[in-house]
Amino acid sequence: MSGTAAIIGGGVIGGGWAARFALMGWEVWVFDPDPEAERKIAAVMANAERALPMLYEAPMPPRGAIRFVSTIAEAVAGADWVQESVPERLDLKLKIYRDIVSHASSEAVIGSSTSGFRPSQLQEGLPDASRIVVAHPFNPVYLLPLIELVPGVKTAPEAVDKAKEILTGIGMYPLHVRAEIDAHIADRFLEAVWREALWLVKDGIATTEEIDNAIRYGFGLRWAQMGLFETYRIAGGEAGMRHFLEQFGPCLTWPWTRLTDVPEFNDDLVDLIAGQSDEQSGHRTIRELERQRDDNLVAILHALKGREAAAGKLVLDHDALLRGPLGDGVPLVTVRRTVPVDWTDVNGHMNEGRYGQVFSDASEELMTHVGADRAYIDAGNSYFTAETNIKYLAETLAAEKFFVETRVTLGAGKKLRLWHEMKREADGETLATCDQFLLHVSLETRRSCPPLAHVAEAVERLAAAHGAQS
Ligand SMILES: NC(=O)C1=CN([C@@H]2O[C@H](COP(=O)(O)OP(=O)(O)OC[C@H]3O[C@@H](n4cnc5c(N)ncnc54)[C@H](O)[C@@H]3O)[C@@H](O)[C@H]2O)C=CC1
Ligand SMILES: C[N+](C)(C)CC(=O)CC(=O)[O-]
Repeated sequence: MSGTAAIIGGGVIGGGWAARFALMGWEVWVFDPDPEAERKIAAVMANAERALPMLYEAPMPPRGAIRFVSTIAEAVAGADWVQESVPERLDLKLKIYRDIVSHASSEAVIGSSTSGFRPSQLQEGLPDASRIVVAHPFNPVYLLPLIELVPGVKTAPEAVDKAKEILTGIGMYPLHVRAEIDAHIADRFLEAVWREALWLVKDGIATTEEIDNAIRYGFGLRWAQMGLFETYRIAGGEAGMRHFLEQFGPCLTWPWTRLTDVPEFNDDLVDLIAGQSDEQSGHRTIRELERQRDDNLVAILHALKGREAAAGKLVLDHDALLRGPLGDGVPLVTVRRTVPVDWTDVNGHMNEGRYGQVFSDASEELMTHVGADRAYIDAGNSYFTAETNIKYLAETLAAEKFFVETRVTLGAGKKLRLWHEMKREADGETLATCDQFLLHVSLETRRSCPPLAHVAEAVERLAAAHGAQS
């Protein structure tokens, strides 16, 4: 499903929204009075265009255009989704909503990126507030799937349903926050951790870098895959959460944290934190840091995807949505994807081991196409690869788009031979070829045997069609 999105405020977050919508095939209209907005969004888009397609094995939809207009009325006209991401000031947001509501379609979902305001605060005094929800994203919006979806008292239930459908359609995970509170759910945590970190720096206990290390070498890794409660359940040993609570519950009354205490926010604190942060990371531009962050997030999400865990499962499901059935062309296009960053090696190009994976993915697609699909395998039949001969013809780099054309060069009885050509999307140059010989096997005896009739017929049909045209 695609449509038209209006982005009101195209800064860090609005830019991320614009990139996600456009890369998922939506037409995007942006309103931002900042004369630099177009340049800044182009920079965010360049990073997003590199990172997001690396998550998926299926091809992304054709990219939608991002256009800039000079009024809110022009931006929201005909939009299916309006996303407000202006600075976190209630007076400004309220003024913007009056303008949005009077020009947007009564069918459009109107989402706010606000980190802290409640949706009912944004709905104050509007003639029709029934389409307004908080849709609070996480930076970078084009990679992180979580959206805190918070309806206000005046939000129509249909608007929430439509919001969920659209957000899921662009690869996000809408977490329906059932009760509206300041700062929703996730920002409550972030504020608590942030406050504690500010104290630790202010009190001279730790530097900004030491605090970052305390997170990234330890509990930050745990949180990405199991969150808080499952992690602590395990920490209770075999007795689980009950023992964990009994052991650590008393600590809640000890003076371990200063969580509810707020450090005085003044120039000294800003100088201290910003100075240490400059020392830690000031030698790198924000765009460089963004690319490093994005590459790491892609690698983490890929690892979780391989394990069908946490946010990786979501990427896997979205992949299935993006992937359509194979056409009947000759040759068959069995793979169309982008080289993920974690596939490259010390030479800065795709590692030779990954070519094996590409051609294995191609043959799995072909197997599904001829009816040797998951159900066929679960019933005890499959193909095993007996031999491959891969030729590496040109370098393949991270973020490059490529596709694989597959021909059946032999399909007789238990023998199946495939010829794969991996080609660069940009110019059609052949990057690698693979001659692959497979044998049909019984998964019970682990020995070769003829395929079931429908698979044998499909393979023979393809062999005849491909042979006739090769
Ligand atoms: N930066 C972050 O980490 C996150 C921010 N948010 C929320 O997103 C919203 C935007 O924050 P950022 O993108 O960080 O701020 P930002 O300062 O990067 O961007 C705000 C943009 O709004 C534009 N703007 C100002 N007045 C405007 C108007 N009248 N009409 C249209 N555009 C206008 C500015 O020119 C600027 O480009 C806030 O509500 C914030 O709480 C949500 C999640 C994370
Ligand atoms: C600092 N912040 C409150 C603006 C953070 C967020 O809203 C979410 C995020 O991306 O961390």
